[in-house]
Amino acid sequence: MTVEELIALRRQFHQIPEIGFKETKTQQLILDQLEPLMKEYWSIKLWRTGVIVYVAGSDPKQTLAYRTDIDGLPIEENSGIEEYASTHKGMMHACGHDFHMTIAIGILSQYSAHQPKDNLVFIFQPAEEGPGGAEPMLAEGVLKEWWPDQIMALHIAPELPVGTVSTREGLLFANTSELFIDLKGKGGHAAYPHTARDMVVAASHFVTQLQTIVARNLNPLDSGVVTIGVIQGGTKQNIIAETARVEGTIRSLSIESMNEIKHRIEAIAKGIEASFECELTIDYGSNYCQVANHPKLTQEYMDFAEADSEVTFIEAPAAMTGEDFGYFLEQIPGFMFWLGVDSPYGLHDARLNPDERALAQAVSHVTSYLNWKMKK
Ligand SMILES: CC(=O)N[C@@H](CCC[C@H](N)C(=O)O)C(=O)O
Repeated sequence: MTVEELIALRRQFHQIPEIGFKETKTQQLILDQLEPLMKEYWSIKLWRTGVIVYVAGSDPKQTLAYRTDIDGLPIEENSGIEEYASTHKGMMHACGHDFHMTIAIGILSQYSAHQPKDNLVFIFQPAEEGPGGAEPMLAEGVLKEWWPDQIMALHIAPELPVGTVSTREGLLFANTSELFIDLKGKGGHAAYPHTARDMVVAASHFVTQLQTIVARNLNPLDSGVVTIGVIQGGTKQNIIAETARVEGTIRSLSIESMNEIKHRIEAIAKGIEASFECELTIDYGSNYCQVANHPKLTQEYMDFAEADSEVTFIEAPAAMTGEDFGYFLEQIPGFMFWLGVDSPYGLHDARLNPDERALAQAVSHVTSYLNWKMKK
């Protein structure tokens, strides 16, 4: 595919963001793109809203996989780009999955023109932002007949310049858990607080107390995050709220600290129940295991990237982002790397505007890596 075709395709994906397991138009667009590339050595399988492409090698000794996520986020786009902004109100590709998919199709187009020596598997995975597609996909045995020996994935990095790739051995992304808490008290007239149990006040104390967990309970040499992204409660300014809801996410560098954070959240919730005479119900939603890069394969990739004159390699620090690609890495050796896309606005920001020059650069870099792996 030419640079112009890659950019046009990314813009098409960008216009139709869909949230987890609702990616029906996205799935159709992927299939429409694959159709003219199809060869007799290709097979395609659907799984829910995902797509898996198997490219049989001419003289296979191994099976190499590349995974891309396909879902968007519930964010109202504010990028200021009129030409190809999201046409789905309240939804946006604000985490680069439009880039990830386009790059996957760009790489596949290379193996439509030439049959690879080894087998390749391309996984277009739904619901990365939640509730998680990787874990059920693996549990349902979707990859069983095409089981890879190695897997890779990339993620756009707005803070890195185009032409930069970055990763590290071992832990790249954190363990994550969603957090949903419902508070139930007693509503009433604003003028009679003594007759009610105010859940706006209870939720405010709860959110404030959560801030002590990382500061006071985790070992300072360890690290964690408790972020509350949503707080809702009440119906009118002069009515005491009977219920409230708090939504957030927890991040940790180990399972032990994840358990410790959850234990502290539960203890604080009990304290709020006692002090505000209310009920708190905790739901941890979906949990993702850490993204742990395979030491030997990552080192091999980093050596390759350092020698590739088309990119600049930078060693990455571990990040508190989460990714259900970690579930693939639990079962298949491999790695994830960051791809520089140079945007002043970060991931999950309504103004995210990645530099499209990164598309062709990534297609070329990953294809060179796969070809190099197949020659070894
Ligand atoms: C790369 C990235 O931004 N990933 C998301 C993953 C979401 C995990 C889960 N739904 C949660 O909110 O805990 C991230 O927020 O890091």
